[in-house]
Amino acid sequence: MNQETGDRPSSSVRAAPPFTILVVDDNPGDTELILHALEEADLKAVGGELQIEVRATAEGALKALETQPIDLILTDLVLPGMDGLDLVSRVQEIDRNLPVLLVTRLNAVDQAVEAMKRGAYDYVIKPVNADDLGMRVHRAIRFSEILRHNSAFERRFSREMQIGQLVGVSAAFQAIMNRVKEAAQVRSTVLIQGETGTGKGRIAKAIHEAGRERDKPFQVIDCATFPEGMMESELFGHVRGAFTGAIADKPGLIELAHGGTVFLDEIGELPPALQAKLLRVLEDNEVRPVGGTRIKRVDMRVIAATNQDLAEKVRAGSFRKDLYYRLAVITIDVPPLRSRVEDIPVIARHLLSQYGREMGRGRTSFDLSALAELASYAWPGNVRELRNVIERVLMLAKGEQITGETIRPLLQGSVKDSQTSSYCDLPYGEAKQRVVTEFTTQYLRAKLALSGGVITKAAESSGIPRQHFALLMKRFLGRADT
Ligand SMILES: Nc1ncnc2c1ncn2[C@@H]1O[C@H](COP(=O)(O)OP(=O)(O)OP(=O)(O)O)[C@@H](O)[C@H]1O
Repeated sequence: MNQETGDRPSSSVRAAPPFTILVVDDNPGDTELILHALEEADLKAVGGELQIEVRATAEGALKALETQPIDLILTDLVLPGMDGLDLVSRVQEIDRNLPVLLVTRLNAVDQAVEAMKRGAYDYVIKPVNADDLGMRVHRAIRFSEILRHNSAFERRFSREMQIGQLVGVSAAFQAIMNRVKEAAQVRSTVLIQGETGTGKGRIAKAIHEAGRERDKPFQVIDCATFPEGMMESELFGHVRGAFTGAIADKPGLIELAHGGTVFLDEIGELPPALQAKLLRVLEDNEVRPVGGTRIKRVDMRVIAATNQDLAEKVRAGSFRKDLYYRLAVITIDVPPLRSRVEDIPVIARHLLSQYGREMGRGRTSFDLSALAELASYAWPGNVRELRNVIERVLMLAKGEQITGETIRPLLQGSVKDSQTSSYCDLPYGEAKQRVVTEFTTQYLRAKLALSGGVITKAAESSGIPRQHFALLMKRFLGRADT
């Protein structure tokens, strides 16, 4: 018996457990009766070996759920600490396909019915009868199989998509995924364009990982961070004595990527002299280390990314036209998060579960107000900013449910500053117009995001006709009805 919680160690009825029933009861006499009834009941049809875990408290049961697979819960209603009713509600939040059966006395059937309203599957009357228990357990298992099958089916047909570490649901994200798959099939150069924090680096990695050269190196070169003097030697390598401090031959990052991928981040920052040298490398597949005479052959795919308008830089004469065309064989444009709002809840949930697990808070979730708050914000820093907010929220939030109120102060800074300064100088009519525009923009964003981008659903939940919603979208979000 576990002294702290009163929990008992697991009692294995048969070995090799593909099917586990968790019994939650703090009364040793009642527990014995249930275990006996389970042994007596003919449960062979559950599909193999049966294991029974026993916990004396609801809290102990929830812990067990975190650490091992459980297929069915059989719980008493009255427990020390959290009771059986609350356990049902918690289990529903964690896995609504996990069947819970209440064990109750005849005079507490009302409560068992209340538990069924909360999602419990069935109840068993004490003293437990083996045949009755066996029949109800069978029925619950069958039902849970149907539910699981159904949700696997739903998942397959849901619009949510994932590639590598990237998730999304919008048509724009679908288009990006298609481009990633196309680019992964070939070794052509790829140019990824988008605002900072939209996921360009992750997209580059996803292309590499989906390609045949996934086991070869993926070298990242950030063109914005190397001092100009060092950039050439970092890219192409140097020979001993090429400059002060060059005490030995050193291969460049391009050479180190041999066979794999070179990811040139912030390519718009590459100085003109190096643009010419990079072009030569791309055309001849050769590098000449700084100070060297020997040429080395390289075989790599180049993916470049920029948050600048490279075509505009070409027009302005600060980026070489020939290099631009050499890089832009396949182009991927990543729209900012504010123009694909339906991705916000999907990415937010994904990051919350990822960071939550890392911080031992895997059960934390957003309520509807939190998702609406996230979706109505404009995210100037895109997914990177969203990631930072979620990390901070996890540190601040006390309970397991994150509400809009917890999130709002983390977003307010930029919104509030711009509002106060901009309204004061305006005449009443213009100020009102601005508020209406801001409100409508945020409202439409939230509604679209919460409906997964399905306009009919968003319009319905807003109480306006679909056509009207589409018109507002066009006017305030600049988005066409897709
Ligand atoms: N669709 C997505 N799903 C999940 N996470 C995402 C998604 N898009 C971006 N991220 C996350 O956002 C963060 C920023 O992404 P990344 O560094 O790739 O952006 P970037 O566009 O390359 O930024 P920069 O222009 O500043 O280099 C990363 O933590 C990344 O994992």
